[in-house]
This record gives sequence, structure tokens and C-alpha cells, in this order.
Amino acid sequence: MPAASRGYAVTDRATRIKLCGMTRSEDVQLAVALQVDFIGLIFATRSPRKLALTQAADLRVLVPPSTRVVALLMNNARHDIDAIIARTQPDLLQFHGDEEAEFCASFGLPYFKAIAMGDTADPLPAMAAFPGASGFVLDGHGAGEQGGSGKRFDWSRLPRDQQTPILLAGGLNACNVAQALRTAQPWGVDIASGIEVAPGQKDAAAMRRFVAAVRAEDAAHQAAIG
Ligand SMILES: O=C(O)c1ccccc1NCC(=O)[C@H](O)[C@H](O)COP(=O)(O)O
Repeated sequence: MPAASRGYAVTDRATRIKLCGMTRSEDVQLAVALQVDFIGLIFATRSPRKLALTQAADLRVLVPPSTRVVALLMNNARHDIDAIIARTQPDLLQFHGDEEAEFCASFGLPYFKAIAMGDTADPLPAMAAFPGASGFVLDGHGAGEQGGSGKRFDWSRLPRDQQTPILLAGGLNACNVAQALRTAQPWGVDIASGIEVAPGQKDAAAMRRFVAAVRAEDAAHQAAIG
């Protein structure tokens, strides 16, 4: 199914913003006020940003439909994912582990697949293994490692002209995101550690600066192309 028919246009240049690893209500409320496209709630068992189900359910109710909630998973058991879906009603899932494509698609929700770019010369074969993905998160960490690492990769390696949305992730912050957008022209950007004072604790000023930097670069791009 082409990406556009899943409701994601890939041609326009209003870079989608995903703020990931929320654990506090004030951070979720600010993300909603900033009108970001996605927030990420993490359920990967080894993550320092991992949420308990009750905590996640309390955060989820703060999010209106205009911001989509993504549940991040890394080799979680099926029964855990079923419980996460039942309690937190995510709009999308995001898989970071060794999950097969069939497993990812079996929950009846759209999903993003994360690709580790740290050791990957060409991500296209890995992406092709997930034809049902609604998007890909290309992240700077190595294979088998967790996200939220703050590790960058060479942004020029991001594939262009893909039909499925690609989010650029890994080591982004308010200072480097404009250059990242100019270099990679991704559909979206995804950030965790670059807007934090500590894992899971967001820095309100850094959140505002990051979102403003993305929107300023989008505006500059639109002005340049007329
Ligand atoms: O952030 C985590 O703790 C995490 C753990 C396990 C799997 C994925 C995780 N985060 C994934 C994300 O989407 C992050 O936003 C992405 O890796 C970018 O992180 P950062 O380099 O810190 O901006």
C-alpha cells in the first residue's frame, strides 16, 4: 500500500516532529501545546525512559488526537504489547528489536520500524523487509543497541525519494537540526536526549528551541523555493 494512502504525504515540506521518551505530565502537555506530530512512550524493558503501564495510561489521556501517541517496543512479548495497547491506546507502534515484519503487523495498528544506521551502509534492504511499515526511523546507534543514544550518523546516507516516510533520528538538537534537514530532507525528525536534562526528563526550553528550529528551517526552505 503506498504511504500516501495511509494518510502520510511524503512530498510536502512541513517536517513532522516526534518527541520521544516522555515520562512526565508537564513534558507531555508542553509537547501538545507545541503541536508536535508525535510523542513517544517507551516500553523497551532496558530503557532508562521505560514507563510502567499505569504511568503511561496517565500520560496518554493528556494527548488529544492532533498529536499521535507512539508506543516504542524492543523485543517485548506479545502479551506485554497486548496489555500496552489495551491500557494506553497508542496510535502507532514502533519496533526497535528483532521482531519479524509479520509480528509487527499483527496488532492491527500502523507501525514504524527503527533501523540502526551505526553499522548499516545501505538501509534499503532492511527497509524492504518491512513492506507493511508506515514509516522508518533511521537512527544513529549500532545494531542491537537501544535508541535514545544521542549518536549521530552521516545524514547524507538517508535514502531520498522513498514512498514510505522516513524520520531522521540520533543525536539531533536545536543547533544541528537545520543542517540535518538541509542535508537529509527527511519526512520527519525524532529526538530524545537532545531535549533532556536527564533520561526521561525533558528540558522545556530545549523542547521549544528544537521545535522552533525545525519550523524556522521549514519556513526558510519554503521562502527559498517560492
Ligand atoms: O530512548 C530510549 O531509551 C529507547 C530505548 C530503546 C529503544 C528506543 C529508544 N528510543 C528511540 C527513539 O525514538 C529516540 O527518539 C531516538 O533513538 C533518538 O534518540 P536521541 O539520539 O537521544 O535523540
